[in-house]
Amino acid sequence: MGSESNLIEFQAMSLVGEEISHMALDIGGSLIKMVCFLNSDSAGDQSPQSKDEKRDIPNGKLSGHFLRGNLHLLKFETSKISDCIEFLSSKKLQRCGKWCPESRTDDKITVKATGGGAFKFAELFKEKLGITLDKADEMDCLVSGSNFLLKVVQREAFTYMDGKKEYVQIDQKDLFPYLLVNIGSGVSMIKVDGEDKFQRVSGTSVGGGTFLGLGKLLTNCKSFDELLELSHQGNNRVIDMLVGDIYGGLDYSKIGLTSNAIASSFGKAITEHKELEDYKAEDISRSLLRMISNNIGQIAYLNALRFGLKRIIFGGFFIRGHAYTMDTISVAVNFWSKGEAKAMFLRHEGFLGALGAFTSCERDGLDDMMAHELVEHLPSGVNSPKDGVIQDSDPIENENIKV
Ligand SMILES: Nc1ncnc2c1ncn2[C@@H]1O[C@H](COP(=O)(O)OP(=O)(O)O)[C@@H](O)[C@H]1O
Ligand SMILES: CC(C)(COP(=O)(O)O)[C@@H](O)C(=O)NCCC(=O)O
Repeated sequence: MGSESNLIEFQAMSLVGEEISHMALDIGGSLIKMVCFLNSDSAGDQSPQSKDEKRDIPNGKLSGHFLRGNLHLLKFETSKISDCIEFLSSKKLQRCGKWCPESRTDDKITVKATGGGAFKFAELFKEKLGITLDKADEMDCLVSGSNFLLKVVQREAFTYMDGKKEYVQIDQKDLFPYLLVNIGSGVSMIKVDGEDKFQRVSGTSVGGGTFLGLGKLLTNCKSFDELLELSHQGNNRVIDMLVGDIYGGLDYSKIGLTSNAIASSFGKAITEHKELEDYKAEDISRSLLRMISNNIGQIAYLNALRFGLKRIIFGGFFIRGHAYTMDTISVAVNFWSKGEAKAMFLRHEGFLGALGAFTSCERDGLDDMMAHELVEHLPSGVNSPKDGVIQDSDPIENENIKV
């Protein structure tokens, strides 16, 4: 099964010069995600194994070409697609985006790509790099990427609540059905019933792009990371109207709302005594993050209820392993489902589509590179506590979140 390893989101340029032997792209509304296999032979690896070396793999099936190297997960901002083009032009991409010992530089290069950008930027990749984007459906790739990770990476899915992160070992026989909620620029909610059996059952346009877009408009933030960092120090009670603000400090216990539950997100800003500049950016960012996370958690729960699903798995780069975001979503799901449904998160949250596209390249012999062989090269998530979950200093536990 999959080994534990470390996701290191590489600074793309640090890989300049090495040879990409295989890659796939997910070009979304906000971010370009790239999964690329760098053939270590090109990095001067003198080990005796020949490139053609075949390698027995446990099920006795011979793999195609044995790829020796590292699997890299990279991301670029879609608005800065030139960085991605520049990175690729600095690489020697083998024919068909795959490792071909006999390929020549003028060979036609085809790269599997998913996401809306595979359509929008097809001409640009052709013109600038001579690369033909072989389009793969976005939902297909999200689901196959999620199933791939849940199947082969031992510590992929985890729960996160009240500051506690717990990995979940999912029995393969018990994996389906689940609700996959991908929080990207927008949000897709997909009922997954099997390897190739799924239905997009809902979505919402109030997603990661909403947080970033409104956040930029309402604060001076220039980036997602800045906005997220700010939310850390913020206090949403300055802006959110709590039940107690309406009920004179009392609970509304008849309907199960305590006085510090949120009654109305941004409700305090209705006062005419204050302007935007009278509010701190960190408080705005925190209220925004909570409002959007709550909202998504609640819609996800309602769709899980609709189909009797107990497992809700959240992906997409909006989450970024951020404690406050995950806790808010988990509390929302837990509260509305009365503990029946469980929110789970993924370490490789933002790369579902790109990994789905990468592993779909049958023509590159990848179907011979069985999942567990591929996963030996797969870095693990940045979201393990030591690596990158932003520990939330906010006293979440002493504030009931209205969900
Ligand atoms: N470095 C970043 N730059 C921009 N947005 C980011 C970044 N990191 C996380 N995000 C958040 O993730 C969202 C994009 O998530 P992603 O899963 O890549 O969706 P998409 O496929 O629409 O790009 C953004 O809208 C934003 O909320
Ligand atoms: C259109 C999209 C699938 C594109 O995916 P993304 O680039 O946002 O990851 C997604 O933005 C979405 O599902 N938006 C919500 C549309 C709706 O209201 O269902």
